[in-house]
Amino acid sequence: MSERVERGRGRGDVDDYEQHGGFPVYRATEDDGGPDFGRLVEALRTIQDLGVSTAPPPDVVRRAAEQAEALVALLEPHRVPEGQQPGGRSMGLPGRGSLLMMPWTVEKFDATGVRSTGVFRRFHMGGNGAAHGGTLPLLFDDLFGMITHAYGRPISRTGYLHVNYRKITPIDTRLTVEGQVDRVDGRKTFVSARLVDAEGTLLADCEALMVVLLPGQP
Ligand SMILES: CCCCCCCCCCCC(=O)SCCNC(=O)CCNC(=O)[C@H](O)C(C)(C)COP(=O)(O)OP(=O)(O)OC[C@H]1O[C@@H](n2cnc3c(N)ncnc32)[C@H](O)[C@@H]1OP(=O)(O)O
Repeated sequence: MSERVERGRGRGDVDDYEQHGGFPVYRATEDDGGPDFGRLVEALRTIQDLGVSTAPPPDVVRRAAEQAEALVALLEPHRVPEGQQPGGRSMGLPGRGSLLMMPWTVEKFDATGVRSTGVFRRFHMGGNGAAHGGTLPLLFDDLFGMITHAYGRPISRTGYLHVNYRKITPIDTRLTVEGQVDRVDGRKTFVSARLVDAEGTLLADCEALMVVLLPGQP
């Protein structure tokens, strides 16, 4: 998958596909962070897990802080403007190599819908082994961005997003989320999705309105 997805282009009433409001033009890439970028992102995610699941003695905390500060100093001189960093644009990596997005793997991406699988990790936990309730809207919102993109709609922003929490969503358990465009009405794209476990049990479902941006709209 690279650059804009061709499938479904021009669907709905909005014909000017190249008009993406005031959004910068992003170019997705497979691996422009180089061969070790995926390793770095995975190690950083594991550090996030360990940061919320360990209770080290003070001398280990001090050494960990020193090593974390050394890593910050290593990376700090390499900041770039939005759209130039491999994080979030590396389509070949879980969560596109973003530390914010769920580190899930896209299995299906076309005009009929998008499906993704993965686990909520320890750092996504809310309490008692369940994913934090705020992480589900993030999962769905990012999926809806991909769904509207795969459908061929210009970049849109979420007008509303409604989550129904049907059952506890466990961490460290492989889950699947899948959704599609249900209806298009001018600038409005109505989308919905479902989160299920390996047995197909419905954990949560979601519906949302994505609104195509007007020229120059942020
Ligand atoms: C390769 C990887 C790709 C990956 C691609 C990833 C892409 C990034 C996707 C990120 C998605 C996000 O998280 S975006 C971040 C979260 N969302 C936001 O921050 C949006 C903040 N809100 C806004 O900017 C604005 O409210 C907009 C753009 C949503 C709409 O404002 P507007 O442009 O003035 O338009 P407006 O006239 O109000 O609305 C247009 C139509 O939508 C309806 N409408 C608007 N909001 C609502 C609402 N909450 N509930 C019902 N209906 C609504 C209006 O009634 C109207 O219908 P009618 O009268 O025409 O019938």
